[in-house]
Amino acid sequence: MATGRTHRPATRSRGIPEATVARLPLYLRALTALSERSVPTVSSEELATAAGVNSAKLRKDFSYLGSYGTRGVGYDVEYLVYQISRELGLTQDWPVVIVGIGNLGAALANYGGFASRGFRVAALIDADPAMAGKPVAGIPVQHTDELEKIITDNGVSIGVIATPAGAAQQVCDRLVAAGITSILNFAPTVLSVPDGVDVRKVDLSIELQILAFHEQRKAGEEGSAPEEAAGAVPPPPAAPHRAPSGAPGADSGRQGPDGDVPAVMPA
Ligand SMILES: NC(=O)c1ccc[n+]([C@@H]2O[C@H](COP(=O)([O-])OP(=O)(O)OC[C@H]3O[C@@H](n4cnc5c(N)ncnc54)[C@H](O)[C@@H]3O)[C@@H](O)[C@H]2O)c1
Repeated sequence: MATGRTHRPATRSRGIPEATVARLPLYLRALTALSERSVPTVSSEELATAAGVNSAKLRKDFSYLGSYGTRGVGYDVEYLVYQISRELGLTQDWPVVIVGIGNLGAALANYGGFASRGFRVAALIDADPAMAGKPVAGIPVQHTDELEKIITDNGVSIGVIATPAGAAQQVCDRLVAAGITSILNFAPTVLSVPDGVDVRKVDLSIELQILAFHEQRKAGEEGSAPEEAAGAVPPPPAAPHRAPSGAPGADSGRQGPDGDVPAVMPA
C-alpha cells in the first residue's frame, strides 16, 4: 500500500502559499478570542501581535484572501473569522477517527477543542479486544476489525494515529485503503503514503529537543567570557540533538514572532 511519500506543492491550487495556510489557524485563534469578547474590528498591528506574526506578513497573507481591511478602521473581526474558516474548510463538519485509544488517544478524545473547531470525533478505534465497547469521552471504543466499515459508514476522511510506532504504518495503510486522505500522526515514525494523502506529524519531544538546543545555547552565552560574547563563534551543538530537516525550527533555528513554524510538521 505504501507507494511513496506525499509531495506537497509550496503553493496550493488556489494560489495561497503553504506558509500562509500554516498561519491562518494562528489568525483564526486570535480572531476567535476577539470575537468572544465582542470586539468588532481590529487593526493589522493588533491582530499581528495577538497572533504572534509580523504585521506586514499578516497584510500580505490577508491579501491572498482578498481581505484588505478599511484604512483607519481595520478588519471586521466576524467577517475575517468567516473568511478564514471558509478558506480552511472549517465551515463544514469534519468527522475524525482516532486509532489507538491509550493515554494519548483518550486525551485527544476528551479534548473539547476539536468539536468547537468543527472536528467531530466520529469513532474511537483500538486493537485491544478488552477495550471494545468501553466508553471514552462518552464514545464506545470499537475494535480495529471494524475500521473499514466505520470509515465508510461515517464518511470519514481524516484519521488520527495514536498507536505505538510499530503499529502506525499498518494502521495508516488500512486507513488509506478505507478512504482516509488526511492523517494526523502522533506516533514517532515516518509514514509512507500514496500521492493524494496528506500527513501531518506532531512530535512534542522534537519541540522539547529544539528548546533544549536553545537552552544549551543560552547557557553557553551566559557562561562565556566577555570577549567570546563580543564576537567569538560558539562551538556547534551536538549533532544528535539537531532537529531533522523540515522539523519545526530546523531551518530558522527558533520559533520567531512570525509564526512561520507550525506546531505540527509535514510528515
Ligand atoms: N506526538 C507526541 O507528541 C506524542 C506524545 C505522547 C505520545 N506519543 C505517541 O503516541 C502513541 C501512543 O502513546 P500512548 O502513551 O497513548 O500509548 P498507549 O500504550 O497508552 O496506547 C496505545 C494504544 O494503541 C493501541 N494499539 C496498539 N496497536 C494498535 C493497532 N494496530 N491498531 C489500533 N490500536 C492499536 C493499544 O491497544 C493502546 O490502547 C505512541 O506512539 C507514543 O510514542 C506521541
